[in-house]
Amino acid sequence: MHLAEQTTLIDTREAELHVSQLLEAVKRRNPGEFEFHQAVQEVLTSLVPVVAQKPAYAAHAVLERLVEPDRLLSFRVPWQDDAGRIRVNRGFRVQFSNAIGPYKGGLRFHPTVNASIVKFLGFEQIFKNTLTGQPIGGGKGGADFDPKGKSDFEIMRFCQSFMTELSKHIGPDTDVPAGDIGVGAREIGYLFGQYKKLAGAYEAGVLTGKDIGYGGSLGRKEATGYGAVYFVEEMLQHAGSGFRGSTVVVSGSGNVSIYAMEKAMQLGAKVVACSDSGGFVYHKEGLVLETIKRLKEVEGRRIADYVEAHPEALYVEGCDGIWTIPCEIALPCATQNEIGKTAAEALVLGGVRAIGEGANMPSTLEAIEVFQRSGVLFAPAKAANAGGVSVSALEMAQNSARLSWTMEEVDGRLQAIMHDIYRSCTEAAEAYGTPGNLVAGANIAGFVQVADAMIAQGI
Ligand SMILES: NC(=O)c1ccc[n+]([C@@H]2O[C@H](COP(=O)([O-])OP(=O)(O)OC[C@H]3O[C@@H](n4cnc5c(N)ncnc54)[C@H](O)[C@@H]3O)[C@@H](O)[C@H]2O)c1
Repeated sequence: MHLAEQTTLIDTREAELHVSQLLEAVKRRNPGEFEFHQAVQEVLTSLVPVVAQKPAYAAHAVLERLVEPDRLLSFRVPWQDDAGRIRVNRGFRVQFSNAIGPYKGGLRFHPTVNASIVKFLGFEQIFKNTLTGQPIGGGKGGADFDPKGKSDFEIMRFCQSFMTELSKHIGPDTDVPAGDIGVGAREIGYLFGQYKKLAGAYEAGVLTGKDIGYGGSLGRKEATGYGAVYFVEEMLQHAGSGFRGSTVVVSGSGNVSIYAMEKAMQLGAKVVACSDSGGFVYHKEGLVLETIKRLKEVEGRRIADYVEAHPEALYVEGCDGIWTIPCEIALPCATQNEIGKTAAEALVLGGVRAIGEGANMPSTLEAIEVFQRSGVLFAPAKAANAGGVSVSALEMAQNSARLSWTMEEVDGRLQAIMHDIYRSCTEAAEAYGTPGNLVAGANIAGFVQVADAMIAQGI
């Protein structure tokens, strides 16, 4: 019998056992990589009904193959600071799965970057990218480099050294990196400049998140934040409400956060708080976005300085307190595991109705449980923040066709993609017996297409 045609149904208990044994093996084989374990646990747990109903996946060891990246690259990044001192950082690229297209995923420059962080991000990226309906596989990368306090020239020299090694492993049809925490249009520019020099060719599609003047897409900067709000709006509309008239709390004040705030405000919400790694600001009458954009996008200052322009607002040191502010919608847009059990309980106590994850894995497994138990609508990162990579794929399409779409065109496509992602998640959740559970829906919808492609392509 053809393996793909295997039809003997697996009992749910057998599927649970299969998944829990695999999870134990993942923990054993990747010791100390807690973020990676957490991401795998969330996905595998929700795939139990799929494994039970589609025995071919177990027969083809699809799960066992998916939790092992195609390759994990780790490399030395030496560079010289402005004082002439030689510094050394560690760079990473994980190429997780190219079952449905070239590896695709951002680069993160932050001192906490290690193998566990890039692997959790790369693993999640496989399913997120599939959900977008675009032909892109999953990857992620970065370095334990801290861009804070570095000069433009230091950033440039670091990016050049990083790309000198990375360039050997990427290409428009192989692996296409983009930005993430600490990597914006400036870094992408330096990375692209070095890649171009080494490749001896103008391959615009090798990186996304480029500036508009040399191959970037209109709407890419806004895409993750706008997309997250489009997704949450759709989720709320199905429950009979929306952003209009709601009080919203958003963490972070970086790329995702700023454009999530902008779209939420455009839809008629009042955003009362945002943060950075030092603390948060609370402005009861509603934050003034122009001030945040000026501080963060133009002057590179701390969010604490917001109160200089708006003395009626309050600045509080430390990030956790932001979740105690009463709100109807919370959009965590800063970093992983920023909402634990206590913060989730505080949000529920403060009357939260919906959570939209702009950041990757911002809620711990315990926090998600609190939200689900309390009937809070929950939009998981894989689905809610897929707008960024969707427009990255649109950037690749424009690059290969050598044309540029208007902002209206890109935004229209983004809205349609987020709508389709919402539909696939709800349909998958329903089909596998967990109606309304978008965590399960996103994992299942993302998984099935990749799994089928893997089976079709052989081992
Ligand atoms: N940029 C994208 O297109 C994109 C796409 C999908 C997901 N994401 C995810 O969104 C999140 C934010 O990415 P970004 O691109 O906006 O990065 P960014 O560097 O532009 O902004 C990150 C923000 O978070 C703040 N921050 C960091 N640690 C914090 C903490 N512990 N508490 C509060 N604030 C903290 C920083 O000060 C900064 O304001 C990350 O999880 C990233 O993986 C980004």
